[in-house]
Amino acid sequence: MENFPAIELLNVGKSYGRKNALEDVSLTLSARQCLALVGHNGAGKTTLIKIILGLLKPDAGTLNVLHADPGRRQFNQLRRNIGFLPEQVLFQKTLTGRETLAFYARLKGVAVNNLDPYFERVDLQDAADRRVGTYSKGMRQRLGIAQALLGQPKLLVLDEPTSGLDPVARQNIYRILDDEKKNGTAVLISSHVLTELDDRIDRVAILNQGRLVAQGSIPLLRHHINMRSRLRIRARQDTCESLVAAFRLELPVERISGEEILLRCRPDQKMDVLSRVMAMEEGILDIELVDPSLEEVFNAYSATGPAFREDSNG
Ligand SMILES: Nc1ncnc2c1ncn2[C@@H]1O[C@H](COP(=O)(O)OP(=O)(O)OP(=O)(O)O)[C@@H](O)[C@H]1O
Repeated sequence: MENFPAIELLNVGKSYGRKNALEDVSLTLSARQCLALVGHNGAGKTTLIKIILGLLKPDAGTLNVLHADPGRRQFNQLRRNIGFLPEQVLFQKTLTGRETLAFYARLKGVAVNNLDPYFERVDLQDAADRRVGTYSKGMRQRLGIAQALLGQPKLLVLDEPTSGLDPVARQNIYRILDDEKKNGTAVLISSHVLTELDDRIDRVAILNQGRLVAQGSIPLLRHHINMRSRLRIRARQDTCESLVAAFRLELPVERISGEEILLRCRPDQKMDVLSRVMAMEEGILDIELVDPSLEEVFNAYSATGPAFREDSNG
């Protein structure tokens, strides 16, 4: 299956009165990819999601979502290929989980007589015939995800998908998203929980006050602004002294204790530093390499705002 672009936005803008909610936003998301849309409160994430879903018209720019313009009437037909989980999942409390899912299945033209696999995927099989009013917050969230998965969508748009979920349920959701990706689905996640996204997304788009300040894979964004990785080394005292002497003119070096030092190296120095440290193998007891997290990348781009797109800046 080809990796066609599921979302292509070019120079999209939107204001509410005099408030510029989005300015000049250009964004792409391909099939089989997971993109995280991140930004502070009020950055414009919900506005962008509403525009992608065709619920809000932009004032400027061109849009292509599943090969169509979400603003056109023909897009209504395509909506059944999109699974959407809103930030606030509101269900009718008096209906059972099964009746709820059947309601959404009918809207999407999905057969209602075989909904069990959806309940199983989100671990709600034992609660499918209970009223939603008796569900916990996490169970309602999982029902919301089952609803978004109906009919094998080509595009999944999930606003805070793991909100209210325990660690096991969170892991299950990311497993489901991986399976969906393998089946060709493009996944867009909007989230504030950056710590859990690190190893789970392919690309990130950082919105800051309505502007997209960065877009690309986390390693690429780190590399672009030369963010330093931390190399924590436990070694014999004499080796620690040799390491400090060898690197102190080149890198920030911190002696944490008699047997521990911390080096901070740029992406282009990493391999060279590692091999020089490894050459002292006899005195080295342990090495831990920690790359800057998504949270650190987000903070760096949000603070300085060096606009970066992987296709325009190399
Ligand atoms: N209907 C509206 N009328 C006026 N201003 C609005 C409207 N909706 C959003 N805004 C403003 O547009 C900006 C972007 O809002 P948006 O809801 O898209 O941000 P967000 O990134 O989703 O925020 P959050 O993380 O808090 O959900 C904010 O300044 C918000 O106050």
